[in-house]
Amino acid sequence: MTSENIYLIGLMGAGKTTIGRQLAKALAVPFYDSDKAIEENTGVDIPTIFEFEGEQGFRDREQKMIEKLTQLQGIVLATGGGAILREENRKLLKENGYIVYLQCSVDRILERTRRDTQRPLLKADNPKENLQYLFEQRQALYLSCANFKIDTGVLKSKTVVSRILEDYRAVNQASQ
Ligand SMILES: Nc1ncnc2c1ncn2[C@@H]1O[C@H](COP(=O)(O)OP(=O)(O)O)[C@@H](O)[C@H]1O
Ligand SMILES: O=C(O)C1=C[C@@H](OP(=O)(O)O)[C@@H](O)[C@H](O)C1
Ligand SMILES: [Mg+2]
Repeated sequence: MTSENIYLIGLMGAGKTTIGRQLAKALAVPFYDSDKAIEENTGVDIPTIFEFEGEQGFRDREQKMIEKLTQLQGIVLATGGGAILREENRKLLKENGYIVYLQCSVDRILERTRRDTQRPLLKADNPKENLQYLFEQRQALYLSCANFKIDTGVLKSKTVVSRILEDYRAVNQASQ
C-alpha cells in the first residue's frame, strides 16, 4: 500500500483535529478537517446544522465532503467521529489513504470535552452513557478501517505524531 494521504478516525475528543494539524505540519502537507470544511461550506457551525437539518442532514453533508476531500492527494484529513458510519465513506477512506484510528477511553474523552459546546451528540442528559453507546456502536467499524491504531488517552500528542509517522513511513517504504 503506497498512500499519499493520512486519514484520522476515532471518537469525538480522541484528538483527530489536534493530532491531524500536528501531523500535517510535520509532513509539510495541507491539513483538512471535514467538520471545518462543512462549516466553511455552509457558513454555519455544526450545532446549527444538527438543529436545522438533524443528524441525517449533517451526515449527508459529511458524505459529500468526504467524497470531495478523498479526491485530494498529499493531505492529512481529520474526519468527524461519525464519518465511518456510512459504508460509502469507509470505502472511500480505505481506498484513498492510510487510516489511523485514534483510541481514547470514554472517561478521558469526557474529561477533555467537559466544557465543549460544539459537539451536539455530547449534549445529552447523560453524556457518559451516550458516549459509551457511541463507542460500542462504532468500535468495530473503526477497527475494520484502521491501518494503524494508537492510544491518545495516555500518550502525549508529540509521541502520538512520531509513532504514526514511523509506521506510515515503514508501510510506504515496504510497498515500494
Ligand atoms: N495526547 C493528546 N492527543 C490529542 N489530544 C489531546 C491530547 N491530550 C489532550 N488533548 C486535548 O484533547 C482535545 C481533543 O480534541 P480534538 O482534537 O478536537 O478531537 P477530535 O477532533 O477527535 O474530536 C483537545 O482539546 C486537545 O488539546
Ligand atoms: O461523533 C460524531 O458523530 C460527531 C463528531 C464531531 O466531530 P469530532 O469527532 O471531530 O468531534 C462532528 O462531526 C459531529 O459533532 C458528529
Ligand atoms: Mg475534530
